[in-house]
Amino acid sequence: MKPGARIAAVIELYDGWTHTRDDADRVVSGYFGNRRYIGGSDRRDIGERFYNLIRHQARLGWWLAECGYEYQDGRARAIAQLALQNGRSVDDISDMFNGEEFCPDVLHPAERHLISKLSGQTIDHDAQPGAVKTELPKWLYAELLKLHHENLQAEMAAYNQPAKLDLRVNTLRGSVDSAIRSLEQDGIHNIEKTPYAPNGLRLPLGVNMLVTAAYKDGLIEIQDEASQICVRLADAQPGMTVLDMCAGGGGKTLGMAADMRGRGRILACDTHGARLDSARKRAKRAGAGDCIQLRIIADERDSWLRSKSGFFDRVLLDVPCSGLGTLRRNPALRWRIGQRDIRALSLQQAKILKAGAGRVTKGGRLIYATCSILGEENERLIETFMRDRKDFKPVPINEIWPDAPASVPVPGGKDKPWLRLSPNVHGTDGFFVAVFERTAKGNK
Ligand SMILES: C[S@@+](CC[C@H](N)C(=O)[O-])C[C@H]1O[C@@H](n2cnc3c(N)ncnc32)[C@H](O)[C@@H]1O
Repeated sequence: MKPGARIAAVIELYDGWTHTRDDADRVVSGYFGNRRYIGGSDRRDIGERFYNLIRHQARLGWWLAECGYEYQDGRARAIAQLALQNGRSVDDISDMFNGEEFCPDVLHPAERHLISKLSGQTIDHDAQPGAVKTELPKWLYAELLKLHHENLQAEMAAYNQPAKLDLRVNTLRGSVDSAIRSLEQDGIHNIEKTPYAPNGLRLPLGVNMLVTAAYKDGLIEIQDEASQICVRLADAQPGMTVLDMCAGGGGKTLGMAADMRGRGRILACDTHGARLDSARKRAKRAGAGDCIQLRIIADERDSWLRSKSGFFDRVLLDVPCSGLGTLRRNPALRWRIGQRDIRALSLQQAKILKAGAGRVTKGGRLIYATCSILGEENERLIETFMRDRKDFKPVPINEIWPDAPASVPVPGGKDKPWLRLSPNVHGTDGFFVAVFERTAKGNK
């Protein structure tokens, strides 16, 4: 594709995304799905530019307003991005905006004027307000500022970088070294071991794992290191009876099955049947099918769940959440989620926490986890739980795993019995885990 045609595709994608409530990923896959003729390198470049428009949404908008430019559509933003980020001149940009077939229309005088105002500038500017600098909507900026204070900019800068690809080696199928050898045989190099998760590998961006022998043979699973750490903290052991109450596609179920060496029983539930179908296929590929039982539940008040009161050695609650910890992969999320959504989620999380707690046996453990970075979905819920449930005691993270990474420092988070991970401090997705042990039977 000509460079101009790629930019036209980026503009079309961006405008398509802003006019729907759809996920950015879905917009991209729909776009390329209808245009199979677009080749791999064109797709990569278009996708990268589109996601960068989203990653730089606030700062590009600020620059357009600053230049008194009234349009904030995909075309204006693509022009601003070319000038500010790629250092392109008016002549470079008019070579792409040439009105030829598949390319954007010729630049009009106001656009030429905009480019000349932007030339020599960078996307960052001291005068930008904090919410713009950190690429956050105002409400979210205010929430996160309360948590991170002067560290917020560094935290968000890390969230605004694309993530590398993390893999978990499935020890039911082989070792970390055998996985590395297999990936290398498939032409994948520059494989790093993850710093914290013992069976984790980290790969450069843009590798297609799905075609590798290691993936097809169930030797590796795609899983961010934060989720692998969560599984490590669940500390599921051979012979245990485990409830994975929000199992979804089974990412953590499979990790626990490997830790249990396939011995014992994991009941993996979810309200979403299609996700459990995918968990079933993954469990088969991973050789973990025998110890995993899948079950669709109506919700956390499901009668089958209720009948399992005080039954499990481990109850993992990887609850539905805002997902804001995954901003590196889903940069658009911050513009699509609002305070009302967070309130509804935290009510649901509290209900799931209560229901899950009732399923833990005396001496067993409850693991609460989210890939959210908000206090409302994490610390605030856990503090209420600790106040209300004297039949549970928090388990310090280092007691379970002496080599566990230190929590990202948040005010009041010091010496608290939970782990907060972040891309800035740990190089993982943003993640929260708290672990409790049941000390008394109770009847809740
Ligand atoms: C964060 S995702 C789980 C991801 C999964 N544990 C993994 O590692 O791949 C949360 C899951 O909770 C499920 N869910 C939503 N409401 C639920 C409820 N009331 N009880 C159980 N699961 C629920 C959602 O369908 C979703 O699959």
